[in-house]
Amino acid sequence: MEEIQSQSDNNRSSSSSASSPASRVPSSNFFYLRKPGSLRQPISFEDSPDWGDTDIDVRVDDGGDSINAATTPASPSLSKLNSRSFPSPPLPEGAVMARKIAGASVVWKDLTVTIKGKRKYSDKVVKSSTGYALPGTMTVIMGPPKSGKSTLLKAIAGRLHHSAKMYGEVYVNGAKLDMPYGSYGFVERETTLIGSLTVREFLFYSALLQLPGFFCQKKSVVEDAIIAMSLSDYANKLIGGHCYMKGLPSGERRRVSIARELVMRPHVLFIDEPLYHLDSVSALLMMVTLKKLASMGCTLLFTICQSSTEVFGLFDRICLLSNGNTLFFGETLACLQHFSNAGFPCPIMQSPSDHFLRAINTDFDRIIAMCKNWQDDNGDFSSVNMDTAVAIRTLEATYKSSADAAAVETMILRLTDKEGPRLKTKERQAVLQG
Ligand SMILES: Nc1ncnc2c1ncn2[C@@H]1O[C@H](COP(=O)(O)OP(=O)(O)OP(=O)(O)O)[C@@H](O)[C@H]1O
Repeated sequence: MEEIQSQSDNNRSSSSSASSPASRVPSSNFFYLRKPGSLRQPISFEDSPDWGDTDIDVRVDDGGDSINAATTPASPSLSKLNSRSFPSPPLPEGAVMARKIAGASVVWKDLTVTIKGKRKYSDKVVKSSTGYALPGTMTVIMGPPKSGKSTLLKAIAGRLHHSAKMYGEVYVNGAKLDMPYGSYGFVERETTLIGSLTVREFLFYSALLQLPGFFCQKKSVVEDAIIAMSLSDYANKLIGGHCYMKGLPSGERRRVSIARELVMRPHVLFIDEPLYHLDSVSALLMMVTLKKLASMGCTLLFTICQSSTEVFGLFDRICLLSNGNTLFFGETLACLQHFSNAGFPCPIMQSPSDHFLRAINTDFDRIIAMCKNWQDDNGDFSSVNMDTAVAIRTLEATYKSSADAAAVETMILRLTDKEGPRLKTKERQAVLQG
């Protein structure tokens, strides 16, 4: 543990500048005025800074599309062992080899979920949802409370409660298989951390419990996770948080729970409400950190109830749910256009996320009814002059017949057309190593 400590000190001095507020904000213009499609370029995984020791084969199709990526074992010894057992096929001409974190493409098609109540299965909690998440991007499932966001996320990750029934298909790298152990991470909305350990100790013990492999590898995955989650300044601080000890601030606690999943070096990371209970500054820092993680190649899929304009500008794609129905799936900027096309343009000076939720959250009808008498004198709450139920129906119908929906279908056909490299379980590596 002393070794870990000294390494952490070195690390702290070398990375403290990296986590200073000025350097936390990317220099590029990332707000939502970004050009549509600007993040659609194929992902090359070539310029990832922090995951240099993650061994990845990234294979580029003849068409130049590098959506599917596969892992190779994480140590030279394993590499040799595996190359003996499973000789890798020769790479096609023009293929790119890089040693970076590899995301995986995730597709969900016609996903419907019902949940069993006391006697029978309930109405559908998620209704025929279709969408996808690509490596190197952040895809957000957004909607009002109880719209089915968490249920959809769990269904895609294969983590539904046994009382739930799922219909439809989920593909990972084009294959209809469950994601193997260690290939993905799932961060619950509320996680339990061990308050009597420091952040570094907690992550180290998590790595010991979860990962096969040698000690030195585990140290490096812990340090990588600390850097990836911008936790260098907190690495040697106690997590705390019980009645006798003041704990880390909630933003840092949330980042520790994400870092715990990162020690597995997942290809896909699912997070239920990463901004849960965070103030606006912590929320922005969290999202910038996640954006950096995505830019290394990881596929990020998470739920969010609401976001500020700056945070909204960081998302790549949005799946908008209302009462289990998908009202839109596509790029964030296209979502604004979709609302405009359906007759609900976003007013100037209003956050897009507020506008979307205002239009589709039926609870607003009650507020407007409550305030009917004095609303005229106190301004208008409503940017959507229509009954919310009608707005939802209009948005749904507009989406179903839109070019966006057709583009999603086409993309899904492409992503499921042929199988990409299979993700490997971390357990199997342990067996091979032993
Ligand atoms: N295990 C369960 N048992 C019974 N009902 C459930 C279960 N899980 C979800 N539901 C119901 O499914 C609906 C959608 O819940 P879900 O948690 O997916 O929504 P959400 O959009 O994530 O909401 P919130 O943001 O408020 O958590 C809710 O009406 C909820 O009561």
